[in-house]
Amino acid sequence: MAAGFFKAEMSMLSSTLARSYSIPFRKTLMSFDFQIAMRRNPFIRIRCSRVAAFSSSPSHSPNFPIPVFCSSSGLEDVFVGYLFGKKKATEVAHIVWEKVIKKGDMVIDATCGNGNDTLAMLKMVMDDSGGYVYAMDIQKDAIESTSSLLDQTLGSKEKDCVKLFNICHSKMEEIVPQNSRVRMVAFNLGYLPGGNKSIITVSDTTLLALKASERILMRGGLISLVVYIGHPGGREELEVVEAFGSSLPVSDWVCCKFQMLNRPLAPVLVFMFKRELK
Ligand SMILES: C[S@@+](CC[C@H](N)C(=O)[O-])C[C@H]1O[C@@H](n2cnc3c(N)ncnc32)[C@H](O)[C@@H]1O
Repeated sequence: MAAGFFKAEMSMLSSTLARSYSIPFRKTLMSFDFQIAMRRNPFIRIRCSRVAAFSSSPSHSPNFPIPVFCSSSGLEDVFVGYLFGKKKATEVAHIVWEKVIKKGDMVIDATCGNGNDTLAMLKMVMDDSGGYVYAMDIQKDAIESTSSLLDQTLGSKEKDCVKLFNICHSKMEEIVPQNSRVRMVAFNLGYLPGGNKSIITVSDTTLLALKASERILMRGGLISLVVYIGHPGGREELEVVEAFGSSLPVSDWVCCKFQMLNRPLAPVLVFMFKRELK
């Protein structure tokens, strides 16, 4: 099964996708690579490159390999939009977060930058009983930018639900209260858009931050990464992220990545989900 191409399943996927987007079955537009990292068994890989070439006959099966993507219209729309180049990696990340985060949760934005992700997370966690976002960035400018976005968008009570820290994400355990139940740690790696491009995330501290995330994440929680590979060091950072995800035991973690095949510099999405206890 490892590294096998699921041709039958992919033909179903292609026909489903093509119908949703009114694209002829034989003209699917994008190359796409979906991998689930397994500990011993290298990779189960579903590779979808001109998937419609496999088959043009629409069919459905109850054994469709990725049922979650077909069960909810929001997730399906964004995911399928991503496949056809209409949605960004960050939009996919946000909709996946929505599936994991519950009201009242505590989550961590490990790279708050201009605050867009922080704000998205806050909307997902906040209700009358609380909900907190611990957001951090190594740049003071980024903390100020996030703070200013929150000021423009939120009331003071809502803003109290965001804790901002000007620290390196490798030190996240120093700021999150002990025994917190952290539902998600999200990374949007690289440099601050519109800011100093020489201040970027680097492999060493990203790895330390991933290890810290692994320690503090609750079961049923998610480590989410958007990894940019177009700048120097970006590809090496992706390799570190992939090696970390591949090393997590399959009994406790589900780790996967989404990567465009024919856009080699497009951001790569990585999700590491910590399984609930059975
Ligand atoms: C792509 S931006 C984040 C974008 C942000 N999430 C948003 O919604 O606007 C990456 C951010 O990571 C920050 N960063 C770089 N190294 C870091 C580190 N070691 N710890 C925390 N943040 C870091 C950069 O300063 C930059 O603001």
